[in-house]
This record gives sequence, C-alpha cells and structure tokens, in this order.
Amino acid sequence: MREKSRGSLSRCPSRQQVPSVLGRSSMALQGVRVLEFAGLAPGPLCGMILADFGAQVMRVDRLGPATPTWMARGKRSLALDLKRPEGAAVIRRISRQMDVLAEPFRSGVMEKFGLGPEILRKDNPRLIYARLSGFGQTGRLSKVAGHDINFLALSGVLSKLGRSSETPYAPLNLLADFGGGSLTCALGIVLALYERTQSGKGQVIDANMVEGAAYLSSFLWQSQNAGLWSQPRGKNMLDSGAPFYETYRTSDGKFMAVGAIEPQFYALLINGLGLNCDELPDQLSISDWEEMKKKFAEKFAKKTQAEWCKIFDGTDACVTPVVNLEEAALNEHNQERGSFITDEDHNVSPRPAPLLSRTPAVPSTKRNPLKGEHTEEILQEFGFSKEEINQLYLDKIIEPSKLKANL
Ligand SMILES: C[C@H](CCC[C@H](C)C(=O)SCCNC(=O)CCNC(=O)[C@H](O)C(C)(C)COP(=O)(O)OP(=O)(O)OC[C@H]1O[C@@H](n2cnc3c(N)ncnc32)[C@H](O)[C@@H]1OP(=O)(O)O)[C@H]1CC[C@H]2[C@@H]3[C@H](O)C[C@@H]4C[C@H](O)CC[C@]4(C)[C@H]3C[C@H](O)[C@]12C
Repeated sequence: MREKSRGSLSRCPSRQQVPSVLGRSSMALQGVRVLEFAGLAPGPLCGMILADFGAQVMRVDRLGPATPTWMARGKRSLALDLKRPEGAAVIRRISRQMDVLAEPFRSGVMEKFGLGPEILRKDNPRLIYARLSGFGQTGRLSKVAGHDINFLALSGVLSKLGRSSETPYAPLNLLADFGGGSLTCALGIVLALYERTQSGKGQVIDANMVEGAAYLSSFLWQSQNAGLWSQPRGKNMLDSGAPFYETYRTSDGKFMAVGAIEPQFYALLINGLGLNCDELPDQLSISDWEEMKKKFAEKFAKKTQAEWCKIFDGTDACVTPVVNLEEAALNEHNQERGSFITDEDHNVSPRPAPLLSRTPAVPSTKRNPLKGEHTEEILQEFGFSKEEINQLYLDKIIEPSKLKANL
C-alpha cells in the first residue's frame, strides 16, 4: 500500500541508522544465516520475520521469468536450477555454512534433489532444517497439494467459522498460511537456535499448517465444555451470535466493532447507545440475542462512524471504528506508536512485532530483491571461484541477474 500525503507515517530507522539509533545493540538474530527456498506465502513470511529481526536470509529462486513476490524485504536472491545435479551441488556446498534452511515444498521434494535433511545434516550437524508444509512430512496426505483453506478445513477450525446463515468462511489465508504456518515455523527455528546454544546441534522442524492452525486454536478445543460453543455455528458469543460481539453499519456506510463482553463494559455500551439496561433482556439471554442485534443495528444506523467515535472513543465500552488499511496506518494511536512504517518506495506496511526494548527489529527499507540479483555475490561469499561461477553460467545452472540485464 502506498503512503498517502495526509499525515506523516513514522519512518523505520534503516539498517544503516541502527548503530546511531540503537547504540551498540544489534538485532536479536544478527549473524544467523538462513537459506530460504522460494515459496508462495507461508515460507516468505517466515523468512521475512527472520530477516526483520536481523538474520541474513538468502532466497533460492527458480530460473526463468520473474513472478510477483511479496514479503521479501531484507532478503537477497540466488537463482539456480535445482533440478540439475550441479545446481543441487551448489546448495549442498552452501548449506555446510548455513545456520538454517527453510523449504516450503511438499514432503519428499528436497529428497528428490538429494538435499534431504539426512544428507545436509550429515554435512553440517549444526544445520536447523525447517520444513514448512501443509499436511506435514508424514501421513497419507503429506504429498498432496493444498492451500490455506484446505489446511484450515482439516484442522477442524474452519467448521467453527462463519455466520449461521452462510457456509464456513476462511478469514483470507491468515489462519493456516500465516498464523499456523509462518509464525509456528519461525518459532520453531528460534527454539532450535536457542537449543543449539546448549547442545551445539541442529535438528529438523516439521512445521505444517494443519497442526499449526489447530494449535493456534487451542482455546477453542479446551473451552468446549465451558458452554461457549453449545449453540450451532454463528449462534455463539464469539462467532457472531451475540449482539455485544458484532459489527454494525453506521449511517455513512462504515462500520463499528463492538466487543463489550464483561457486564461493566456492556453497561457503557448500552449507555452510549442511549438505551436503558432496565428495559432490556439480560445480556446473556441467548434467546433474545437476535432481537437485541436488530435493536443495536437500528441505533448504529442513525449516526456516522465519526459521531459514534466521539461517543465511545477512550471509554471502556469496547467499541472501535472498523478502519481500512490506509486509515489504520494514519490512526492517531497507531501513529503515536509507530505501528506502521514506509519503505523508500513509500510503500506502507506493519512494523515487525513484537517490539523488543533493547534489540528491536529494524526491517530493511529497500526494495525487494530481483530474482537472481545476488547470485554471484552469494556464490563468491561462500567460496565459489570466478572460474566455477563462469562454468555455472555456461552450464545454465545460473543466469545473469535481471538487474544487469536492465542496465
Ligand atoms: C501468493 C498468493 C497467495 C497464495 C496463498 C495460498 C492461499 C496458500 O495457501 S499458499 C500455501 C500453499 N501450500 C503450501 O505451501 C503447502 C506445501 N507446499 C505444497 O503443497 C506445494 O508446494 C504447492 C501445492 C504449494 C505447489 O505444488 P507444486 O507441485 O507446484 O510444488 P511442489 O510439489 O512443492 O514441488 C516444488 C516444485 O518446484 C520445483 N522447484 C522449486 N525450486 C526450484 C528451483 N530453484 N529450480 C528448479 N525447480 C525448482 C521442484 O523441482 C518441484 O518441481 P516438481 O514438482 O516438478 O518436482 C497467490 C494467490 C493467487 C496467486 C496469483 C494467481 O495465481 C495469478 C498469477 C498466476 C501466475 O502463474 C503467477 C502470478 C500470479 C499473479 C499468482 C501470484 C501468487 O502466487 C498469488 C497472488
């Protein structure tokens, strides 16, 4: 998303500024070397998280025409043909000096290249070999293709999502791809890095989106007997059944989000709506929720979003405006915190989270790497001679960087 002229977003200190801004501190993952194999979405976010917190992430791209990539800030790109033994041999040699390898393929693909964990971890016992898949490295589905919605479906979580009048609804590709996939894989890598400081050994991480999404939803599983989910989907308190945990349209076609769960906050909501608790059914009277929703909807439809904000802002009524991405970046609270940053192309994106007090992430503000932009640089860094690199060109294992081609 590009920065609008209105409001000034905080500029994230660039890496060059870090010493002056943060004194002598370095980022938490400074010096960790990661080889990320290019994937669709879960792998790239996992790699971006590591890069944001200081890791040196090198992405292994396929040869051929560039395809759109996202979440590549702070990474470098090495493009080579893994299907050729000479290409796989390059990766095997580089992996000897790697801390982490992260691959986003179906189970068995890396083994086809002769780059499975048994081989690479024998070469480099300190290597942390992270495998981010959909269904995991074993099991009847381990070699089956799939996307977020499939993994969310098989985790059981999708069956609980969506309004009662509709089919189950996957919230974009956030829960399985990114929450259950990228984040749990990044957590696994950090856990393995920490453990390696004690044992001196790496290990294999089987991160997968079915189990990651299920794990993320542990509350759902562990609260089944708490009466929170006794109604059909879309009729419970937190799944759009309750009037006090819902979104409502305002007179100007925007929306307000209401999350007034506790009685003391619910009382403030009722007051802000100009209603009287004494004239209403009990807050937790499920049979009255449908009617209450209609009453709340009528009320919210009478004022604009800005007018409701004047009534509820700063109160404990748990009522907030539903803002779009641009508004979120310009929101005063978010601006006070510097929650969103802009890169040198004026693209706006969320600041890395969480915020570490002494060694915060300092994401790169530079553009994403072009496919193969750093192939030669990386090969030289890992000891390949000019002659070896030239031979790789001749054998079409690597190809000239698009940047050079554009010059
Ligand atoms: C990015 C947008 C959002 C996508 C999110 C989506 C909702 C997801 O859920 S992503 C999660 C996908 N699943 C997993 O990651 C689980 C594990 N992985 C897999 O299951 C599989 O990898 C797979 C199903 C994702 C893909 O299967 P595939 O058979 O292709 O690959 P694998 O079996 O894993 O084997 C890898 C093969 O690749 C070869 N390889 C790898 N590296 C190299 C190399 N360096 N050299 C040579 N070969 C290499 C390897 O050999 C294997 O080959 P073989 O199989 O032959 O052995 C996207 C949402 C919409 C997209 C856009 C849209 O589709 C339109 C355009 C389409 C165009 O084609 C591209 C641009 C688009 C704009 C496109 C862009 C984005 O993708 C989207 C925006």
